[in-house]
Amino acid sequence: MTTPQTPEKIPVTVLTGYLGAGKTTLLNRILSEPHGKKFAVIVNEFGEIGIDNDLVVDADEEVFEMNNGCICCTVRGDLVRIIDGLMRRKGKFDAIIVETTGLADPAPVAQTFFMDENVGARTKLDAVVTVADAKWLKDRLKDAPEAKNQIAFADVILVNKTDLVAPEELREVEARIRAINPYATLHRTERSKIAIDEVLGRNAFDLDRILDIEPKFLEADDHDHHHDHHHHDGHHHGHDHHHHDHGLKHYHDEDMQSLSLRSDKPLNPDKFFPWVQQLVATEGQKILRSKGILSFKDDNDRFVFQGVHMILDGDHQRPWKEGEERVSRIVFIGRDLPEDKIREGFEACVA
Ligand SMILES: Nc1nc2c(ncn2[C@@H]2O[C@H](COP(=O)(O)OP(=O)(O)OP(=O)(O)O)[C@@H](O)[C@H]2O)c(=O)[nH]1
Repeated sequence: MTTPQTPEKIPVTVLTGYLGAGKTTLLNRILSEPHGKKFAVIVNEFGEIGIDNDLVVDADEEVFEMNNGCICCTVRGDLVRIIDGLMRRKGKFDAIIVETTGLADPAPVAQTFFMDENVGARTKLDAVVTVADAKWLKDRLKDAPEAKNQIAFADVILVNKTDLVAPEELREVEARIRAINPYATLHRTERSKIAIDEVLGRNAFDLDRILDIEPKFLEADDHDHHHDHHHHDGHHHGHDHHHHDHGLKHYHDEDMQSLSLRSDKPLNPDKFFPWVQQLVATEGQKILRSKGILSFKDDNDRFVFQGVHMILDGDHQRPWKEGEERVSRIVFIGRDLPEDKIREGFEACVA
């Protein structure tokens, strides 16, 4: 007779970091390595149209999207359900990676692995890995409380985009990080390049330390937030959280909004690039993040376009698949977005 064994808990890595810091770049790096493991990947994004999951490399991994809200509040239930479903599968996973939106507060996400009985019994939080943008973090620490929380909660921090800052600036940003979180392991990276075992299988999440920062971490959150979504043209992340004396404090940027646009007609690259360059050059302070999957006229490949403030990046990704709808989708995330101007400009890029 065999004695029933306690099944080994599956490690979960929570990947966080502010908008555009390099989370997807890191995720793609992990998935592209010959790791010989079976990962389940859960991606949550801010904005109405699913773009992030399309940016994750076509690996063998299964990718679960949670696009119907922010992972730290509305879809926490979804996270529980997805993990529950995963655990019921026959072919088990070696690890789970959760990529949160850049606007998520990692605390409630991490909390899920302790608060939910089912999830907690079968998974363990391995580490919170935060990707920090060496160029923009300083500014975000001033105006985005989420950015600070992401640093505070981290077990491992990648100080990414070292190519964009001078050594002096890099030391300064590291000092800022250290002041918020002296415990995390820091790595300097370019394009999130790091050895996989520096981020996965760390066994680093330290509950005691988290309880120091957030004594109420393990207390039930009654989740009685009043979600006051203002639906203008774009989607505002305007949650009117009414906090109670107990439970986690929950930060949200009330002014953050996203504007999603799409076009069924192919775009003219000679119109699109000058337009978007001009747009971020003039509105780059408001537009924190932009990304899109574009279909250009007479072009058989999907074009992936990305921006963080005024820094743009883009490349052909892969050929459009047989039968795949060739639509262009683009999303802008920011504050005070000049919606009409963006919308009209985009429409004028049609070939
Ligand atoms: N110059 C430079 N660009 C980088 C580096 N790492 C990532 N990027 C670029 O920064 C942009 C954002 O990278 P992502 O990996 O998509 O960032 P993210 O954190 O997943 O973004 P969100 O999911 O929108 O929050 C992309 O255009 C990347 O190519 C880096 O080290 N240096």
